[in-house]
Amino acid sequence: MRSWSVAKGHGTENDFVIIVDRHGMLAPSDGDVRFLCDRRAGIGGDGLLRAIKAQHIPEWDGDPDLWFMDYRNADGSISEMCGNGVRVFARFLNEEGLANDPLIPIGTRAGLRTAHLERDLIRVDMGPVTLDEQTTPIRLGDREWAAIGVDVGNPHAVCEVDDVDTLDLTRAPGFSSERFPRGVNVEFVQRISEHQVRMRVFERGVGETRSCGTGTVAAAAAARHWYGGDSWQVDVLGGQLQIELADQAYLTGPAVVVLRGEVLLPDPPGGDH
Ligand SMILES: N[C@@H](CCC[C@H](N)C(=O)O)C(=O)O
Repeated sequence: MRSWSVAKGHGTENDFVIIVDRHGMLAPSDGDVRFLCDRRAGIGGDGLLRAIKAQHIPEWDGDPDLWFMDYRNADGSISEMCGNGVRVFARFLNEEGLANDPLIPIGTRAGLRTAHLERDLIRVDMGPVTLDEQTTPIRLGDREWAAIGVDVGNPHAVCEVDDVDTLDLTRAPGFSSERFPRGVNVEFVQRISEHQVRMRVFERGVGETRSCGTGTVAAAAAARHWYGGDSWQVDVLGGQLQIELADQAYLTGPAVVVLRGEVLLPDPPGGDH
């Protein structure tokens, strides 16, 4: 058995297990991630946030002293970026005394992100957003939409729908693997007032989640394309997020840490322990 210090937090009920691995010694396997994120056998979460010093990430070419958010989906797969995760990560670093300034620069596989702590809310510079107007089919059962592809550092396909409540997201939406060879997060967006939409999401590597920060940015970019407007409130199952689209995207929302403790990880199969 291995004993690791862990925390758990969430941002609009998109929840994460958090570990600190300053020197990159823990190297969680896909099985470790699946165990930690398992809601029955483990702790439970939509993903794992590993806090590691950026100098231990070979592909990082920025400031080596930054904290790097090594993000893994609940199935163990890597993602470039997580918008709710990065706020929870910033909250955790601040509460642990690992970052003391209200402006926290964070390395991610999508590039540098800066979290601004504003009391209960955290605002994050989400970097550039690229929208591909060439539509792509998304299928769910016998329904099909012409979705817009949006890159927020990670890939998204955004569908415009009449009523998000009618969707059955217990199964994965079908998408073009040619267009999205690394998989895709799929957002379903319903406009409810001039600058407000509702959104449900099926996340790559997880399934339906109660919120997706990068997904809300993708939804806002699609809403600007369809209806005009740079500022959007996106209502998700787990709360509300505010998006501003300017030179880059800004995501504002809550983030809380709800648990700190120790977890006993099962030994990996077949090795010397
Ligand atoms: N929930 C996240 C996104 C997490 C990664 C995503 N599932 C992917 O594989 O790209 C968010 O808040 O952005």
